[in-house]
Amino acid sequence: MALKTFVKISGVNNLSDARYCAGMGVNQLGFNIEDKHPNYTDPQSFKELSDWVSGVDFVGEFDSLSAQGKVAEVISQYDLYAIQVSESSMIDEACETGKEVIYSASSLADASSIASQFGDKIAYILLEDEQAEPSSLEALASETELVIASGFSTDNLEDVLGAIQPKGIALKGGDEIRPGYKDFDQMADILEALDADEWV
Ligand SMILES: O=C(O)c1ccccc1NCC(=O)[C@H](O)[C@H](O)COP(=O)(O)O
Repeated sequence: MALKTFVKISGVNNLSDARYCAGMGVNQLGFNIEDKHPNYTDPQSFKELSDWVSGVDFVGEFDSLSAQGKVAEVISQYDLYAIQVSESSMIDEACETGKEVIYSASSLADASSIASQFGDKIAYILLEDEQAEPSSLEALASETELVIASGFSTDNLEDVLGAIQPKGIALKGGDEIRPGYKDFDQMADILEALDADEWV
């Protein structure tokens, strides 16, 4: 199945959801790899899950500074395609691993600042900012690789993608369903709405 845009999903913590997402044509699956995080995926669980899923790239996620100074050591236990950080002070360390680096921003201001400082080093900026105006997102997307994690639903997805022209969208899965997405079915509804065969 082909999706109409690039899709990254975080927090998938069981095999059936991971296989469903891969089968739907999701591009990247993210796992939190900070050992104190409530949604932590340990190396053994990651291996068991990733061995059974194909056609998707795996992202190791750091939501805090807890792994600063030991990013290379932590990721050596995982077979990852990319690393996601949400602290600007970890970008250089993450880039030194040679993996693709994603920056997760929680405000438009932060995303714009990272785009101007690190735009050429990172694969994309993932932005979750419910307050951001579509025109501002469109401007940012025109100058950097932007993946939006808010501001869309099954009802407006096609219009939002057309107006902002982002690289793609990000969704939360598993136990981490984001506000407004109460269960897995709602994430699945977005994926089904992105089925390229259904778009005219
Ligand atoms: O990481 C993702 O793939 C993702 C998917 C969908 C929505 C948000 C996503 N990441 C960003 C976040 O999880 C939060 O913005 C981040 O943890 C910061 O949260 P807070 O400190 O509460 O602002």
